[in-house]
Amino acid sequence: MTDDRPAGPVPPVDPGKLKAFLDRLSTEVHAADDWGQVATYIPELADVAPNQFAISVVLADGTRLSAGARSVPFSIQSVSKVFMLACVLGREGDNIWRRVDREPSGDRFDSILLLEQEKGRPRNPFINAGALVTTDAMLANRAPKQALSEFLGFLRAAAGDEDIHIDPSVAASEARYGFRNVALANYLKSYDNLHNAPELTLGTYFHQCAVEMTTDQLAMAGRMIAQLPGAPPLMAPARARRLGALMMTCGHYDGSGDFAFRVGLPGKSGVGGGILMVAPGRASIAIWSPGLNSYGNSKVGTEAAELLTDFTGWSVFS
Ligand SMILES: NC(=O)CC[C@H](N)C(=O)O
Repeated sequence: MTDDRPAGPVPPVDPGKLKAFLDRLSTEVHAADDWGQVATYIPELADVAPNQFAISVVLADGTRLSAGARSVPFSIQSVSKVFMLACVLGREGDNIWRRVDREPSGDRFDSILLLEQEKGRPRNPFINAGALVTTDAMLANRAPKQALSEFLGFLRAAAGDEDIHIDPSVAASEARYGFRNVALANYLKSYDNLHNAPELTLGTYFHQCAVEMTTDQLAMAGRMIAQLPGAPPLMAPARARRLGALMMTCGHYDGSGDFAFRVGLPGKSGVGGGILMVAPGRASIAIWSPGLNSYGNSKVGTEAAELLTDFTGWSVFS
């Protein structure tokens, strides 16, 4: 921890200095001797080289800054859960909270432990059990294709970019080996907290996780959660604040406390190595580095996030 800024108001960041910092960061992380381990339980992700890095930042005035592999699409995996929840809140509002809670789980993202204890109502929408419930709500007895096309439309509108797609080979790879998610879906169904056939909800979920985006696109899509002035009006400010609160408390699973401690910003990770972070009113940030730490969150990405908030003073606790 190198943060020794004095207390008091944080001055706005100079875009030129921030760009120089991002370039330096991108060069320095490449000297890392431990990039973490890529996820292997989805075979298609096991082939990704761990020593890659990208960071993109969109500022409140619309300035866009990036460094590293900013145009390489990666599998957003669980980062999709934030946007799926946003879609479902738009469709059915607070009704979704009857089916899923809003508390940190303290367990791994794919854990089944609490589900029995809490009678099929998952702790939060960002662990896999909770995300299966939000995906199920989005599906709402429609064909998976229809729900997925609404979801993709939402993401593209949020990013202001039509070039966002699902990688079918990643979805198929997870469908073949996603035995824990199959278990979670069936368990939810046994508590009547899955309203569609488990295989349909699972298929939709695997495809939503297989969306590919670049950090440039993801940072643009995060503008609405960061409540930046130029963001498309897809979500009411009160909802964006609450999404941010959930990202802060639950966005990194059992590593959420550590992420809040080190970085101090709401963030959502995925096993593809992506992290979306928001500095409310200031910036939307996307980072990608595919090697993971022991929590299943990007290792170098988390380190970079920590250095970024040290540099900018963007921690919400500043
Ligand atoms: N943490 C993650 O990104 C998990 C997403 C992955 N598709 C899974 O369900 O296991």
